Amino acid sequence: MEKLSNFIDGASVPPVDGNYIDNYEPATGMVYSLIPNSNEKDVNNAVAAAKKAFPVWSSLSIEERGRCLMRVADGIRRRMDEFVAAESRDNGKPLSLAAHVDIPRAISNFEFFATGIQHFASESHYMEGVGVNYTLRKPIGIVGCISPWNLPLYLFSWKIAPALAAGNCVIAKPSEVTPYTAYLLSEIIKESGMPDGVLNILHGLGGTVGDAIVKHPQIKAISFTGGTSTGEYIARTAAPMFKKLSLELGGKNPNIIFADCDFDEMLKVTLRSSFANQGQICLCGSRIFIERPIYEKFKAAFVDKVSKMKVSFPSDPDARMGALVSKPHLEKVLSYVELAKQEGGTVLTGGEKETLAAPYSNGYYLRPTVIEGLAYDCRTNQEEIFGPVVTITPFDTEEEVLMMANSVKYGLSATLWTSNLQRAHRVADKVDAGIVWINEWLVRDLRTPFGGVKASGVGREGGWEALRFFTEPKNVFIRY
Ligand SMILES: NC(=O)C1=CN([C@@H]2O[C@H](COP(=O)(O)OP(=O)(O)OC[C@H]3O[C@@H](n4cnc5c(N)ncnc54)[C@H](O)[C@@H]3O)[C@@H](O)[C@H]2O)C=CC1
Ligand SMILES: O=C(O)/C=C/C=C(\O)C(=O)O
Repeated sequence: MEKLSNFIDGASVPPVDGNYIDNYEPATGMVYSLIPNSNEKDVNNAVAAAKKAFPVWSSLSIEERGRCLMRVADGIRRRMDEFVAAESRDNGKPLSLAAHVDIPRAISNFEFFATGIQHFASESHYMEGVGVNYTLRKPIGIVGCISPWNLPLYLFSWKIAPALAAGNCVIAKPSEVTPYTAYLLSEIIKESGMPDGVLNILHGLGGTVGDAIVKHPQIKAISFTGGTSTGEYIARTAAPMFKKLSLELGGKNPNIIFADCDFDEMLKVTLRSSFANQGQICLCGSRIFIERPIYEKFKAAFVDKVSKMKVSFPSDPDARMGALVSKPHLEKVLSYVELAKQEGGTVLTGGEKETLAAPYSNGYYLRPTVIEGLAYDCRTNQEEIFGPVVTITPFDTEEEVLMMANSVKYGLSATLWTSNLQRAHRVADKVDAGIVWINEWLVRDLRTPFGGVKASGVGREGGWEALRFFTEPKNVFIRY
């Protein structure tokens, strides 16, 4: 069986202690490769390599660093089909999604920050008759990037590209559930001519190698995307060490539909915002609130379309949904369907596993699920499920829907559907969210601040926000 390697100091290396863990293919439920079960010894080696590389990488010009990242983007593009197949196999997502979303976005992340760094300017503040302050923005040194399994290379590159562009050396850990495209990336990095030790990729469990990255005293900043409880743990561990932290955590996002919306467009996009990537995107709108005059119309049309969505193996070109990422995750999502029933909800469609023919009969497939009849404050409507499960709830007034939308501990994104411009602005202003889409969902502009409020995270990614996070400002004053 194939054994993946770590990538340290420009070389593919086995884990120091020689231990491996299984990597499952969600479409079949079979183990198909082994990944290093790395620990703090591997982290120490990676940090030593990064320390050696930092003076080299940070003293390159921004043009040279940018060219290197462009070569990484080109390298992924040249092996597009291989990356697409690997992402789909590792995660269970439809091949078409990996081909149209995940891998193109990973390429864009490298290209965006390769060029973005050339336009990144620092501030100066003039004091009339006194002098001037100017701010240097220096790379931090060695930083840690820890990413989740739902959008594997997309989110891995979303962190490492700005960290590298800003001149840092990186210790990066992809999710142990979806390690493969980060492993392929190490081959591209080698070919790109990036100096050895600048980017080090370690595989393994969050509680061991992830924890060792968070605790390592020479890793000065941590950029993390994943579950809120993991984020909480990382914050508790890293804060007393005065590390810079960027935490992009969970969501329980409201999708608020007013009666005056463009119904057909809303319905089409709501299918996507509910079930794209099997509902495993932190931005999915899992709580759908519908203004009462169109509640029954929406319910009939939505349930009809959802019940016809094809759940199939990832390489089926007609698959609208693939497999969930893992057996424990499938079980977690199913347990929420049971909870919803206990809480008085009615499953309108879905709620059960989809069993496919061999060789996919042990894959982790779940029918897209729509539930109604739940109180806005029950656990099903308050906790992140992170799967293809949405609830629908009617509302009568703007105040009522805002109260329900803002009742959760999360505040990542919100989607609003209305043709009333004033209302759109008013609700966007009042909803607890770091990102609001009006009459759309998941339109991404990589320059914009990305992140959430409340338990959805700390800090923002994207554009200048990411470059500010990955640099340390130093203000210098000169007297006239
Ligand atoms: N972007 C998001 O909003 C995501 C949310 N989730 C939520 O979190 C739940 C749990 O999913 P998991 O895969 O367990 O997410 P997780 O938060 O455990 O994993 C995310 C990353 O953090 C690492 N990690 C885990 N524990 C760590 C630790 N103590 N120190 C350092 N790194 C650590 C993991 O290895 C992985 O690379 C999901 O069911 C979902 O609700 C999961 C993934 C992404
Ligand atoms: O940057 C994006 O476009 C999407 C990010 C999504 C996540 O961070 C997530 O699902 O965890």
